[in-house]
Amino acid sequence: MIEETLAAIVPPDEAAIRDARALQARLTKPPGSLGALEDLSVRLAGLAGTCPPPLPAPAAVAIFAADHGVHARGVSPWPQEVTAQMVANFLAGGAVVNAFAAQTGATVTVVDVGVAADLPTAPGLQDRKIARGTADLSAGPAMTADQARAALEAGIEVARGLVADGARCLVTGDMGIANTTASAALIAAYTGRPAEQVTGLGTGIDPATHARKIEIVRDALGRLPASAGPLEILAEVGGLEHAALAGFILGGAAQRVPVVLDGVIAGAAALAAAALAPGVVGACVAGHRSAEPGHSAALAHLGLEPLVDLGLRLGEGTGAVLALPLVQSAVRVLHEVATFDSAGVTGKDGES
Ligand SMILES: O=C(O)c1ccc[n+]([C@@H]2O[C@H](COP(=O)([O-])O)[C@@H](O)[C@H]2O)c1
Ligand SMILES: Cc1cc2nc[nH]c2cc1C
Repeated sequence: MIEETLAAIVPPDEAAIRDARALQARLTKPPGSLGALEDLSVRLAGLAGTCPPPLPAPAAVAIFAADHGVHARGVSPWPQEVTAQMVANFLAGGAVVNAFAAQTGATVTVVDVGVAADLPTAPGLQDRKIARGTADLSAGPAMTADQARAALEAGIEVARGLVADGARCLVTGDMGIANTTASAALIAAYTGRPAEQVTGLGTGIDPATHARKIEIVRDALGRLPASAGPLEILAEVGGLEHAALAGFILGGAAQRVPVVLDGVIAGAAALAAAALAPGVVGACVAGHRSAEPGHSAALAHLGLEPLVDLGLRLGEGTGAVLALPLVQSAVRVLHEVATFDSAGVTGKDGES
């Protein structure tokens, strides 16, 4: 399933890109006046292979939840059980992501790929548990290669299922206490940046804990052979939700459906996805820039400019959901705005 998905990721359609650029130039606004939204509309036409591209609605948020063995090293101030407790909160509709999703009309699905605790079955929860959390990445491989592959496949299946159910835009979400440590390690490994540049404060840690977190990330990177391939990196220092998110992003791209990325966890997962299939970036929209330093490093490596920059560092998909109306508006322009010709508006050079 992974190979088939990677093979289905095609380069952007040049004819659709040309058509979208030409259409943007004929719409009743000064050319270029919609800034980054114009570029986004053109990119999404290239992804879909048609101009205008389909409206990216309805949108579906998938929150991949998992726990982390490295939590035992004291890298997060929060107890591990908060992962499972927040899953219950998402399912009850009480988290920030639920409020933001309600504002934009997006659905929320929670996927357990590696929560340590047993979770009761509930509507809106997909049980795809691969392990009860990862092993401690500071002591050895976080996952086996089989676990990483299984998580990738779970993410691909979630993307396929949501699109089969009608979603025309996928939105990444994550929940996993301690997952900013694994994110930092992945970002350092895929971008080549040093641990101290990409390791941040996560949910909020003191300077001594931050120093220890950097050391943990540095040591984990030191364990990685220079020859490590994309999947090996993911298994060694990643989380089950990172692997599933990478599959989810690849699954969206393979179906030519845009994937709006949230913060540092999604950024790390997108690096893994891009290492497996560079063309995946064509389907990725950076929803926002997280306050985590590693996120900016990931976005720079991917060549993506975030739509929203509000200093958020929550996760759950919140920053991506906030950006959703911008993505939808960018495409709606191509569907609904009149041309100078059709509206009888005089163009810049005096022609209508
Ligand atoms: O999305 C982000 O950029 C982001 C930045 C900091 C923290 N988080 C969230 O906080 C949790 C991980 O933080 P930590 O400090 O436990 O590693 C996890 O549930 C993430 O969703 C998310
Ligand atoms: C309360 C809480 C909510 C979260 N949502 C995403 N990560 C989180 C981490 C904590 C601690």
